[in-house]
Amino acid sequence: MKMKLPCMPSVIYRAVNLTIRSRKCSVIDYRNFSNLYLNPRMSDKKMNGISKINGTEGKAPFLIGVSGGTASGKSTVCKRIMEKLGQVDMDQAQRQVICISQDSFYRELTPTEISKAEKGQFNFDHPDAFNETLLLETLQDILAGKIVQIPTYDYRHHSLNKDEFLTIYPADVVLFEGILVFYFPEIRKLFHMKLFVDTDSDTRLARRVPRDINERGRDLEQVLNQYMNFVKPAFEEFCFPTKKFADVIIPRGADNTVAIDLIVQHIREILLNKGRKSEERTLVLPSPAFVRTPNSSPKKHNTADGLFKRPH
Ligand SMILES: Nc1ncnc2c1ncn2[C@@H]1O[C@H](COP(=O)(O)OP(=O)(O)O)[C@@H](O)[C@H]1O
Ligand SMILES: Nc1ccn([C@@H]2O[C@H](COP(=O)(O)O)[C@@H](O)[C@H]2O)c(=O)n1
Repeated sequence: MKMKLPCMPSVIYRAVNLTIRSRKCSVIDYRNFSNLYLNPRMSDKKMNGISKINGTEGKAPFLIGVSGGTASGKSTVCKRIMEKLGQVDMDQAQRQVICISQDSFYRELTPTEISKAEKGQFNFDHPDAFNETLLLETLQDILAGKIVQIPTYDYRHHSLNKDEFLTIYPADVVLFEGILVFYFPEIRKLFHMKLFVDTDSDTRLARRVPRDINERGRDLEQVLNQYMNFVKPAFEEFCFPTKKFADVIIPRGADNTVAIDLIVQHIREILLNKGRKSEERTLVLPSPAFVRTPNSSPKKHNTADGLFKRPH
């Protein structure tokens, strides 16, 4: 059974879907030609199923990279996707879709670097700030279907939380978000789909200032100095140039509900295909408001989150 995209005319969905697979068109828009750009350089890997990592064959999750400048809305976009897929209010181990942050892979700083960081004088936006080896190995393990433990990060102390790890269980779809997730070539080539959240820099700065003061323990002067000296130049040198690797560019981040709905629908298809291959799996169907009866009128289902058990 082929699922249709229920929230928009199927002809448009088919156009988008075909474009994703056949790499024909460089720009596609659903409503006003500014909601979603599809890059013709869509990743080569198969949509789902078997992939080869380090010579080992196994059932790999569909790995989606989500990049964009600081405070562009990467985490919020991932959160919306998870919410729309009904993956939030459930046990970590049960999730079909999970989200991981690149910030978990900041490297440990030396005492000298920490004192610089405390004055807003350390460059956290440079690729060298990350533990590239751990990042690569972790993603390879995730793609190999292994359970992995990832570090958690403390922005207030610029350090990894000692003895505090997040256990990542195998999932069907993995969202991996961060400012430089497309920077490292070895890591970049692991993604099956690459999204770039494109929010203008004024908006990003306006969001970063209160976030860093309220949630990351910074003062205004420190935030602005760090932004001017490191964040902005590093964005231009390392992050922005990776936009060209994106398959899908999302202008305006989480405000772009059309783009998010398209991506959610694409993930639903992936989950459905994966579910077909695994008899006992829980399937994610369109959320209740989107399910249509044959005469095309919306029909509500009483299940939470649109999650159904596969009928036997
Ligand atoms: N569409 C939006 N409208 C208003 N505020 C937003 C929006 N998207 C994100 N934010 C806020 O901006 C800040 C940065 O968003 P976040 O998703 O964490 O960005 P990123 O993960 O790219 O750093 C957060 O405080 C978040 O609540
Ligand atoms: N100790 C740290 C570590 C990172 N940062 C900043 O975080 C930004 C990345 O996170 P986003 O959620 O904004 O993508 C990055 O721009 C670093 O400057 C920090 O300030 N302190």
